[in-house]
Amino acid sequence: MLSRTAFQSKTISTDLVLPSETNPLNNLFGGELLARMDRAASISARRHSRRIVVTASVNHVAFNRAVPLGSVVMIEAKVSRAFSSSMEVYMDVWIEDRESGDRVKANEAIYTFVAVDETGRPVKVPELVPETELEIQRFDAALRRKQLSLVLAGKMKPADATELKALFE
Ligand SMILES: CC(=O)SCCNC(=O)CCNC(=O)[C@H](O)C(C)(C)COP(=O)(O)OP(=O)(O)OC[C@H]1O[C@@H](n2cnc3c(N)ncnc32)[C@H](O)[C@@H]1OP(=O)(O)O
Repeated sequence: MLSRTAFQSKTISTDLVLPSETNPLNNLFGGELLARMDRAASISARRHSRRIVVTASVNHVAFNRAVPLGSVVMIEAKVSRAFSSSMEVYMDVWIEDRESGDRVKANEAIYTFVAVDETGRPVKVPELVPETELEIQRFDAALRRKQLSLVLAGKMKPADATELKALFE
């Protein structure tokens, strides 16, 4: 089956933080960022698979830095690994300084999407070929994260999570 690089799925969403999207501290509301990341990541998964995609899991989100009102927020999403029908999408979130134009890393997130047909049944996706050192690191760790996500969702027995067990051996 066809393969695609991570770069081919690269999706950058750039948007402002408006007053209606903030919490009482005038920082971006967490749920708003989750929704923006879901949109960027779903486009990335769609670019990789060229299929309908659905969010299967939000695997990890780290709200390391508050995003103030008026900020320009950039979300960079790329597929980090493709399995049979599922794709892990890794996102880096940056805030852009108005005066200097410098970017500061605010958050990271990892979502899983599944490619489906018109009836919602999972379908196969192309392989993902990582190219850069960071893409290779993320690719290598993705199977471990998939197993952890499946164990937490009650879809895999801990005893079958070979990659997780290997961490402790
Ligand atoms: C863009 C949007 O926001 S869409 C709206 C939100 N999302 C939805 O409505 C999705 C609702 N859920 C579903 O439709 C189904 O549960 C699906 C399509 C995600 C999975 O369907 P299932 O019947 O469980 O299929 P199945 O067990 O074959 O799993 C399909 C793939 O999903 C993976 N998967 C399922 N659940 C998870 C999970 N919690 N974490 C990671 N991977 C998962 C499986 O490992 C499998 O991957 P693989 O084919 O690459 O090995």
